[in-house]
Amino acid sequence: MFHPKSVTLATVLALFAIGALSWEAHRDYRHAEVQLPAIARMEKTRADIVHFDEVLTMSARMAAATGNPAWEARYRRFEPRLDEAIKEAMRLDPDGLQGSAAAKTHAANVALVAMEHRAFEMVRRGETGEAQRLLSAAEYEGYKGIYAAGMTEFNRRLSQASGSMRSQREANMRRSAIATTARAVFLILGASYVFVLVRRWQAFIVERNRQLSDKSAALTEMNDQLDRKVSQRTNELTEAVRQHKLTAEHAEFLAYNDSLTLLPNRSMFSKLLNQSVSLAQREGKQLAVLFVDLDRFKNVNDTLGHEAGDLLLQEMAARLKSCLRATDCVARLGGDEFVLMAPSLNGTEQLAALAHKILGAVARPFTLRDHEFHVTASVGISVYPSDGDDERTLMKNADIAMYQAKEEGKNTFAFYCAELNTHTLERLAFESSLRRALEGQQFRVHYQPKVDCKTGHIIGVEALLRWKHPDFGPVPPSKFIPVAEENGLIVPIGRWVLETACRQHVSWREMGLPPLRMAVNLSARQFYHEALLSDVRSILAETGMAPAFLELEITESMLMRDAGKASEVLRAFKTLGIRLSLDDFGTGYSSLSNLKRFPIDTIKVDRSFVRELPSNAEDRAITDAVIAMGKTLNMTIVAEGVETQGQIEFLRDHACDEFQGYYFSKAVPATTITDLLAAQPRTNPHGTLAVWDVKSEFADSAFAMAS
Ligand SMILES: Nc1nc2c(ncn2[C@@H]2O[C@H](COP(=O)(O)O[C@H]3[C@@H](O)[C@H](n4cnc5c(=O)[nH]c(N)nc54)O[C@@H]3COP(=O)(O)O)[C@@H](O)[C@H]2O)c(=O)[nH]1
Repeated sequence: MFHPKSVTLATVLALFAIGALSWEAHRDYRHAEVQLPAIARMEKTRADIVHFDEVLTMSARMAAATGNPAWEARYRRFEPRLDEAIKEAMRLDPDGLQGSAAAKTHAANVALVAMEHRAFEMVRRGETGEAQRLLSAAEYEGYKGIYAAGMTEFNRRLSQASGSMRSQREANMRRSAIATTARAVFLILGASYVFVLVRRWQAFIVERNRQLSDKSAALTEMNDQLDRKVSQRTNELTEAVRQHKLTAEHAEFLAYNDSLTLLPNRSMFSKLLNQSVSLAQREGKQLAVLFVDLDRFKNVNDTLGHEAGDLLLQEMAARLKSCLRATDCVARLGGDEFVLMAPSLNGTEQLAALAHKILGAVARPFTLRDHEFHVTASVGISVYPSDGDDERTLMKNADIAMYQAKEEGKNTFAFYCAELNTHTLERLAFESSLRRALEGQQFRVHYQPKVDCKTGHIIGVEALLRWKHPDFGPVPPSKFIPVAEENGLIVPIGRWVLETACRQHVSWREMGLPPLRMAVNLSARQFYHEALLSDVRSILAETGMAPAFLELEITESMLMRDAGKASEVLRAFKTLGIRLSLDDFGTGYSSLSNLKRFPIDTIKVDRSFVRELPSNAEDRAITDAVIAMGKTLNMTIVAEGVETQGQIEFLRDHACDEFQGYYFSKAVPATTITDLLAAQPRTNPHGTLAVWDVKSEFADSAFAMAS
């Protein structure tokens, strides 16, 4: 309601007023205190005068009456006291003794004293009667009366003075009481105010301290945080510097060493070989280079995984090192290729002995995950100066010799000889152009239609890879697929085919064309590759291809290589909703029991059985049996390599489901399939062979295009 400052001001003013009042009243009280003895003295003086006067009068009269000198002595004792009392009274009221009344009183008193003195002399002379008469004479009484009247007046004045002084004192005392109360109020109020002030000051100090302590805590926390950040950052920087150093050291190490085996790498080996060639040149000595390639290492990698492959390589590196002398050197060039340099060996025999030692070391059993493996190597040897006088030539010729060793059946070694060169170089050139084909976009996928036996409609296609070499033109798959399979390139190539086929299928669907089954071939290497499933999954996800339209074609021989693993992979595909087709059926270990073991949807009768239909009785029987077997297991039967009307009729009569072959079309580019699908009647109510009806028109053109 009131502003705190107003309250404070009012309180201070009130305290000031009360203090002033209290101070004033206190002065009155002090004054009254001073008055009190004066009043007391006045009253005592009054009493003394009366009393001493009576004592003197009585002593004089008694002396006169008795003649006893004791009374005179008593008189003499009290006489000065009366004088003293009268002087005191005059001091207390000097005015009262001025004037004629005072003079008369004084004179009367002097006369009385004189008469009394005379009376004493008389007594001493024994004239007591004379003395009595003197003291009862009229003169004596007259003076007594004057003196008494004067004294009465004097008493009245003193009494008046003391009375007024007393009432003044009482007033002072009352004011003093007020002062005491005021002082009490002042003290209480003042104390309360001071208490309130002190409490407020305390609260202020506490609040200030709290804020300061909060600020201090916040500052401490900030300081701590800063300390922590600084220390963390310092650690990070120290770690970064350490890591940087390590990385730099590691990078330097990796620049010249192989990270897996820690052996020198290709560039380090080149340097060392260069130096050794120069030395051999100066000293007129020989120098051998041994190229070592593990046989079928890629199979280990693909079937057991890269981890196992890495362990194998590390073990092989250690074994190769153990074959060397102190002056020799071994390096890993990459993959499963190692190279050794032996400057200290002379002659073919010593080199052959080293090659044998290497082959023996590599061939020792290798145990991995409780399984024993046997790996072999092929070794190619070139010798300075006969097979080359520089590092590059020696390396190239050792490589060629190594290919020769492989050609000779692997697990062996071969010395370089110039005649080898042409053949091996061709093979190397072919391999390297195959490696470049994928990057160089030299591959295409063509599609061969599969036709429904009853309607003649195209109900599916098989994706077939085509390679057009920039210099040599089209290369048949039968030539490059086995090489790609051998060197492992089939894995990335096969992935590309699958992705291309899936994209094409989605594109046809987006054009509104009828859905086809898209068959894609898998090679053995691909099938057992650890990344196959994840590759298929991601390709389906990336392209948006519906798995139900994808059919993966595999061969019986592939399945029989590792039936357990194969069954696992096939079931995983089935879980994804992908169809599975068994290619080249009848050429391998075809049996009903095998067929039942695997979740196969389609079997393809190999074209070798179709070729001589219907004339060849054996092919007729086989084809009949294969179709019957497939039907028993509710599988779709596709006949491959259908080229003649006779084959069609035989197959249709034996309840084959689909045809694939040149009779209808070779594998053609996607655009041709687009045209064929667009021209194809959507329905065929009569169940006639619609495609044959138009066969001559489109099949010829398709054939022409494919050719
Ligand atoms: N792993 C992969 N293998 C593939 C891929 N692309 C092809 N191949 C395999 O290469 C082999 C040769 O194939 P290709 O030269 O394409 O021959 C196919 C057809 O053109 C041929 N064919 C079809 N109809 C007839 C016919 O009426 N007569 C006749 N003489 N030949 C015909 O058959 C091959 C298809 O055979 P198949 O795969 O067994 O169905 C071949 O083994 C291909 O599999 C690929 O991308 N990956």
